[in-house]
Amino acid sequence: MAETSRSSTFTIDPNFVVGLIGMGDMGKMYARRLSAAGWRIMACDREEKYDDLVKEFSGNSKVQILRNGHLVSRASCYIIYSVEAAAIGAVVAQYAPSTRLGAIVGGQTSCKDPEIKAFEDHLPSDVNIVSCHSLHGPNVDSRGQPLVLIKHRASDESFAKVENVLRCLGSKHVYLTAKEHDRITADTQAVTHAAFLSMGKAWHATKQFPWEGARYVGGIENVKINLMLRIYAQKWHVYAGLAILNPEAHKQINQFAKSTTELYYLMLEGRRDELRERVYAAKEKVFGAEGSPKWASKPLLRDDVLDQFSLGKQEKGAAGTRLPNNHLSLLAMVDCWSALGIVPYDHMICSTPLFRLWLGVTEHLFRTPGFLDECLAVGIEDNTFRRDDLQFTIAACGWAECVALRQFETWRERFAVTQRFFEPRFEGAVEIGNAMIKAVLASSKD
Ligand SMILES: NC(=O)C1=CN([C@@H]2O[C@H](COP(=O)(O)OP(=O)(O)OC[C@H]3O[C@@H](n4cnc5c(N)ncnc54)[C@H](OP(=O)(O)O)[C@@H]3O)[C@@H](O)[C@H]2O)C=CC1
Ligand SMILES: O=C(O)C(=O)Cc1ccc(O)cc1
Repeated sequence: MAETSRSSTFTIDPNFVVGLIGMGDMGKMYARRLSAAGWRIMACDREEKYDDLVKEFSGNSKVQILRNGHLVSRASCYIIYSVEAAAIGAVVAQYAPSTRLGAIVGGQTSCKDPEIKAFEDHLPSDVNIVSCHSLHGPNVDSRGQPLVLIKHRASDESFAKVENVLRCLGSKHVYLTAKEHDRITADTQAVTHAAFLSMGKAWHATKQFPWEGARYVGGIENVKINLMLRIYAQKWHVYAGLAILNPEAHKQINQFAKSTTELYYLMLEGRRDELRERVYAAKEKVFGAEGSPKWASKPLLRDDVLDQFSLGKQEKGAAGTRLPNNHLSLLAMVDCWSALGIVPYDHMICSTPLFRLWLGVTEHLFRTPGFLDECLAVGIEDNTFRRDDLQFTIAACGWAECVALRQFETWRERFAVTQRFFEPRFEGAVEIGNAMIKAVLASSKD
């Protein structure tokens, strides 16, 4: 099990300059938070963004914008690359020779395999390598969230300097190797995103805004809808990068598609007993046997908290309650974890808010008395969700194939076309999604 630390004390060294290469969402977030704590920052993005960035940070005396990564690398004691994962090789190759003698270099990309390879290939041997990964988006409060630290090639002194700089984020430090990081985030991030990306595709294919009808009502549906919109409102490269470039993620995403397809066949063909046997076996493997569960005594999520975050007008189903759903996506997730021997609770140490919500709703389905049986019955007897489930299955297989073939361009197109479909609804939806995450994080601290 990885070690963690939550110390929040740090000392500002006025001569220690932190460099940021890539001033997109995450780079800016780091620039703001680190400079607010008192660190001197030198930062750049592509040269054409220089004037805009200078304007944007003109009121912040701690942040100096430079024209390119050579200038940042020459002047900084600790340089963080915060660029697209697919670009890390080329960007590091470009600026690495300008790295200050004895400096520390790290990256913020979501997948460490290509990042570490780029550092090893291009950085001078006197340079220390300490990478990091904030396991949350740029608009989430960093306090209490996991921050992975990877001491890849560094003295204890250099590693301590990095910890001292990043402590101002107030995150929980998690110490991993690059390989451990990629394995865990393949489970917590890549496959979780595959599920939400597939939901979006299915709703797009069936031309529905799910919050407008009476079919997707209630806490679990709110999580599906809000998180799906949250993902499609982001930049495509973040999700493509962590799925395609993470060598550990391909197996998981492929298994998720396989689990979805096989469960869908069982439902379609009315094979009630096989479906029940398979899902209950997966339940036991993932959540433990009756009487010795792996979940905590207190559920991860409270359904009533989630009920408040509906994008629609909370129309009820015909019976005045939520419409029973077979929740194929959640059953497939547990089947996938089971097939791969994954116990999701083991990964909480490296979890994003999105993963905790996803695991929370999954746990809710499997631990609420009668709920799982209701899903299985709906899966066999009820055609209401058949079309949506067909499209969900097709989508899950489509994403898996795209990832397996490392098709960045196809991935981008698949994402962009569905992003355009939902775009008119992003305004407002993202705020509701943020509020939901905040409320859930707050309620889980109680
Ligand atoms: N967004 C998120 O929730 C999280 C993202 N991450 C990771 O952090 C990294 C950055 O993500 P994010 O900030 O969201 O992405 P952004 O696209 O917002 O930022 C990346 C920035 O790097 C710039 N860039 C590309 N090449 C260069 C270069 N040669 N010199 C200087 N700047 C360059 C990009 O410019 P251009 O757009 O013109 O290419 C862009 O402005 C990614 O690897 C991502 O996986 C990690 C945690 C969370
Ligand atoms: O919570 C999630 O999974 C997100 O979607 C935000 C995110 C995206 C990329 C990362 O590397 C870390 C966090």
